[in-house]
Amino acid sequence: MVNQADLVIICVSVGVALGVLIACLIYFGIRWYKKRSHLGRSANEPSLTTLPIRTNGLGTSIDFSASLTSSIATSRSPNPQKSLHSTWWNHQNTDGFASTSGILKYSYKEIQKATHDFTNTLGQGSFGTVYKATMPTGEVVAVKVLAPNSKQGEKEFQTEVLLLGRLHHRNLVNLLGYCIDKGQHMLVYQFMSNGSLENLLYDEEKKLSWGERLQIAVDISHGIEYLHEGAVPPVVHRDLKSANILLDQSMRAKVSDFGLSKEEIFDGRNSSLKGTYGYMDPAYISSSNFTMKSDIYSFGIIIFELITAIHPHQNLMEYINLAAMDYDGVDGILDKQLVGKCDLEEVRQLAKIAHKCLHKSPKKRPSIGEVSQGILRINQRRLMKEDTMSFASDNISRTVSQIEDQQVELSKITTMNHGEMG
Ligand SMILES: Nc1ncnc2c1ncn2[C@@H]1O[C@H](COP(=O)(O)OP(=O)(O)OP(=O)(O)O)[C@@H](O)[C@H]1O
Repeated sequence: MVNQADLVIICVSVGVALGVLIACLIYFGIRWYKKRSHLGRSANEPSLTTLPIRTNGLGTSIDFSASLTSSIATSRSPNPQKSLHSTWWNHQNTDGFASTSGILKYSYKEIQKATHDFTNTLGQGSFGTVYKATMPTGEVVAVKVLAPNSKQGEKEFQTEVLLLGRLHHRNLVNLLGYCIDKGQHMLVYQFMSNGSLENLLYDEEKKLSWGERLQIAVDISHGIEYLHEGAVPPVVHRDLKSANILLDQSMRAKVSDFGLSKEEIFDGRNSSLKGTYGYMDPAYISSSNFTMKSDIYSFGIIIFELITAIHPHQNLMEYINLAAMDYDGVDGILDKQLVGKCDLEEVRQLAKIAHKCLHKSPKKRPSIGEVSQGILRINQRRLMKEDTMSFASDNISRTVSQIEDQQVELSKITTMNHGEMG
């Protein structure tokens, strides 16, 4: 016979055993769930082929495995309506990875219509002709059509689409879309209504103020900084020049033409040089080794173009060397348009930074981060000075108008007194 005490013990033991069993089940259940969800997450986490890109400080990761061909394949929808504006962003490829470049794919017909049958030409580059286009949404864009006879066209096109798809910054001319149709390859970019820095600097009718030039230098430095220090892996431009700096409607500068593999230049000694004479790093010419510091050299030349408005093809380097002899040597080569309209101390400080960029030894040139900090400081001091001056002039004009008001009041009183007395 089981007595009551034993029954209690048995019940308690069974209860404890059940409790332990349930606890174990819950514990292993949670572990199993966590493991499963971790595995699921790992499958969606960036793989080795995924390149994380830092965009304006916001971390985002881009699936580099979405190659040009696979992306095009995934953007082909069975629904023709959909495929007209299929984006890499919205589509999932067969492996279940969402591509994040957000570039639109256009048909030949769409581009043909938007460019009014390729009639509105903006210019001609080594890559092909650039047309102005208006999209059905009303957005104005620039369409670069790959020249069919270009030797490196296909390669440049593929390089640029792949590269630009993952590079976005407010100081880069962003790629909005592309077209591979009817044997044509085209790139659709943001439209830059104020054209190139080269045109602005060397067109007699256009005038760039010192403030605008400083801001342009800041903008360019930020664009390069993103390429060199923000993009992963880093991007070396290889052809920085004033023709590749474009300006939007608010005169903000953006770097263009990065990622293009240019035609090689033959200079009699070296048959594998890429870039543009006048901007090309001499260390690169002698070693064929192009580094980020070669971009810094080209940027140094662009800064001197901003200061002097002398084109590198017009012996700019000789003027720079002459100016380097004295601290205030740059005063003598300052653009005529700026004489008396800018603070010479700011010009000298900017020239000092540019001189460092042109150092013979690439290693001794500053990094783009250092350059951009330096230019930013000059610009900030200028803006602060401008603010103080406009505050002071506001105060002066307020005081003057107060005095004027008081004079009017006084004269009224005087007239009234005269009237009363008369
Ligand atoms: N996004 C754009 N918005 C407005 N105009 C543009 C745009 N892109 C290019 N252009 C204009 O089209 C012309 C050709 O540009 P492109 O970039 O093809 O060649 P480039 O930079 O002048 O020369 P190269 O290709 O030899 O470096 C330039 O005059 C430029 O001002």
